[in-house]
Amino acid sequence: MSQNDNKKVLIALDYDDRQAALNFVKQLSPSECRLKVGKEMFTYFGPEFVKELVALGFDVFLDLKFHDIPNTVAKAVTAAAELGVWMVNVHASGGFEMMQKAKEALAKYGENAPMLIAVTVLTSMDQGQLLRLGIEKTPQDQVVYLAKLAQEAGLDGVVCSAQEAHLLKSQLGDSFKLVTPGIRPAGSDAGDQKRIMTPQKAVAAGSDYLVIGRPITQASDPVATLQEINASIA
Ligand SMILES: O=C(O)c1cc(=O)[nH]c(=O)n1[C@@H]1O[C@H](COP(=O)(O)O)[C@@H](O)[C@H]1O
Repeated sequence: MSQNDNKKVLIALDYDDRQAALNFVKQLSPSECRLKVGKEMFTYFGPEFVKELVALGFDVFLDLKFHDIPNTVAKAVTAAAELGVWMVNVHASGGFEMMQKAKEALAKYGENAPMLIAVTVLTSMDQGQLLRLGIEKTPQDQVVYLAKLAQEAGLDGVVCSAQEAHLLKSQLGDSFKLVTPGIRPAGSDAGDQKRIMTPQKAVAAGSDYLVIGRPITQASDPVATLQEINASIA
């Protein structure tokens, strides 16, 4: 499985049309990006779609953000490993034992195990939304808190916003991977994202992987947009 860290862009394939997604993917090379399949495409098109992308040679991040009892999540990440995905995620708020059991379940796959990362605070959340959940910490403090829990549970990294990347790298070390959605090239629409950053600033802050969806997939020329972003962070 490729670990080429020069491929920082993970394209969020959030399409409701399988053929439209595949038409786009067929213009891409596995040497220039990785692909993320999330809840929308997985719910429409299932594991067969994921296997198809893996068979085309792409590293696939299966973004289903598992959050359930430890036994169920351990079995779900095992099912992800069976699909041959490169990365899979859980919600850190599912708890320490859930994360630990998920990591243990992947041990049998050795070096072929997918990277296991934990979502901290969604990039669509801000202080006001955390307060409405009864969480009085700042988003940054809550991200650091959950990231430390994920690291202690043995996970490979976290999903966070690039705004927290510098702090997390300084507190958790360089090898703990930071996957950052909420990436918005200058001038692009934030949409529902709250904690955003440009690709260049995200990489400078310490992001290992940039999850980018709409700024690429809804661009008038998605392939050219990917290439521009790759050039800007090279
Ligand atoms: O786990 C994720 O990938 C994720 C976590 C998070 O905190 N925020 C977030 O936006 N995502 C995903 O990243 C993608 C971002 O897409 P765009 O906002 O279109 O760039 C979507 O597929 C989200 O589901």
